Amino acid sequence: MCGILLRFSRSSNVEIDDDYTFQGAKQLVSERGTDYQNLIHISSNNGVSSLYSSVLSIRSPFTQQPLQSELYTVQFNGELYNKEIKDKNDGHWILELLHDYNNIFKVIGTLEGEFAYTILVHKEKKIYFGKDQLGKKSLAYAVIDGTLYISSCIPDVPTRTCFHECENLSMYIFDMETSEITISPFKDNEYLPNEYLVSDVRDIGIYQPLISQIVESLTGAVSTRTNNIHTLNPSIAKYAILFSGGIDCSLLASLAATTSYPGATIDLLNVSFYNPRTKTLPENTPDRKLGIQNWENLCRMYPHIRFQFIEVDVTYEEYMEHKEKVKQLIYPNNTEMDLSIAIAFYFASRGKGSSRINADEKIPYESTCKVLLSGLGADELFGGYTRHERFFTPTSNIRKKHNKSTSFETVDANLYHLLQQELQKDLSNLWIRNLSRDDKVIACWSKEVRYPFLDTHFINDATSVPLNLKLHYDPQSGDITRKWILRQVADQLDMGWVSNEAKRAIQFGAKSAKMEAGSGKMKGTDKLT
Ligand SMILES: Nc1ncnc2c1ncn2[C@@H]1O[C@H](COP(=O)(O)OP(=O)(O)OP(=O)(O)O)[C@@H](O)[C@H]1O
Ligand SMILES: NC(=O)CC[C@H](N)C(=O)O
Repeated sequence: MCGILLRFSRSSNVEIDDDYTFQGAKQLVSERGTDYQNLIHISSNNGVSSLYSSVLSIRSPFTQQPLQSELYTVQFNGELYNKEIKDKNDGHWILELLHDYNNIFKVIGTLEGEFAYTILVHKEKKIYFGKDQLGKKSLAYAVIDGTLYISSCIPDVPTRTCFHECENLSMYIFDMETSEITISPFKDNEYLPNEYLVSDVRDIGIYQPLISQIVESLTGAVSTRTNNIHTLNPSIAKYAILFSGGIDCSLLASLAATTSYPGATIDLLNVSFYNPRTKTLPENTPDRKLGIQNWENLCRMYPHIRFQFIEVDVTYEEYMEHKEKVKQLIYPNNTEMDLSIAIAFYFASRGKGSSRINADEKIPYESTCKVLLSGLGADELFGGYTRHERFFTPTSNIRKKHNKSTSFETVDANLYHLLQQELQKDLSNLWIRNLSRDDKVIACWSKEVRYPFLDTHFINDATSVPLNLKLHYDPQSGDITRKWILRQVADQLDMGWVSNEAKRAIQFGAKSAKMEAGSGKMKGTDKLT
């Protein structure tokens, strides 16, 4: 993951040494890209822009940042999947597009992938910044006493309350002459993509072609995210999968295996906490047990792939030692639930633990993969949460309110409409609820998380899947199945071993929630102190 930090001050001197906001952010931003770091200053009549970039080089050729030409200076964090890029570096390709199109909106609208950026347009004296359509990366900004800061991380300093996380579907434009920021919504510009819309359709007679389409499109999303990673040592895994053993990440592991060359190594990172309150040992958490079980299934199914199951055990002492740092990183997210989820991703992505050899043996191991795949997004796209199911549960208040019938034979269209609205909200809120938070706790180890379920083409397919194939009910038995279509996908891929698995959310599966004595009654929504 690369890191972005930009400061624009109206003063003609470079005054960053005593600027604790800049220095605090610089420290955090440096951790995101340990391959290369660079600070440059660009003076104009209006003041000085100081741009600090840290690079985690994943794509060849290695490309230094900030990227500069006579007309533009660019900072880029992320990965682009546009086919036209071919063997070029994606950051460099942006610079080329800027020169070809001479239109920032058109350039940003062309980019496909997960990214955040700043673009300084020298002649215009403007700084454009923002994120991809879904907001997969973190990027925040603040104007403090007339000085602009744009940063991948919010520093833990008194001025942190001045920072705002950049929203997705918006481009931000800072005018150096007036110090004003204009927020330009994507919907107002012909070149920029619109919000993804969850279709309201239901019913489809024959769904087999749809399953094949989902397999094809998810396979494409996995392979584009794994095939351009350059590593110097081929015997080391190129990428790892954040692996709970649940259906979403097992599907990714399976598709990764089918698209890898024989002998390839793939690390599966499984995190588990020692929870002193419940006295659960890491080896006994639900995610550890499910993880081992389905690692064994994957090894059986793909003997030509070396799946390494990495057990990341977190002691209570380690949890306490790192907790404050995680709280600082995730700001402005500030609930107990944010912490319990983020700290699980934080340790999982560090990848330090032991590699299991067989049922009784393991050896110390630290995964050095720069790229991590996550199954996040499947629940939001296909209705995987209990609250989605609740619309349909006969005893639930929401169902009673909207549909007097308790029989599934007469399920009211209203309930599906409510589901559609909920899924739409889930997709729209991903950037602030999950993505920007998780990006910060994973990137701090100089690692990059990628989300195949959030691939542009895949989302387009997934949002048009009929609602009754996402959350499925059987009128005879009254059974409700969440992520139904994904379970059919698993069956089609001969993964019957995972298609009926009901997985807990990471904080409960890995036991990172309610770690401390007396926290038993705490709610996820409680604010962190
Ligand atoms: N214990 C864990 N260790 C490592 N990674 C995990 C763990 N739990 C979840 N993840 C990762 O985070 C993603 C989203 O987590 P979430 O809690 O939403 O799980 P999920 O939706 O049930 O997914 P899955 O079915 O893949 O477990 C997972 O797909 C997986 O990549
Ligand atoms: N990690 C990053 O954000 C790096 C940007 C670019 N994809 C590269 O590999 O050079």
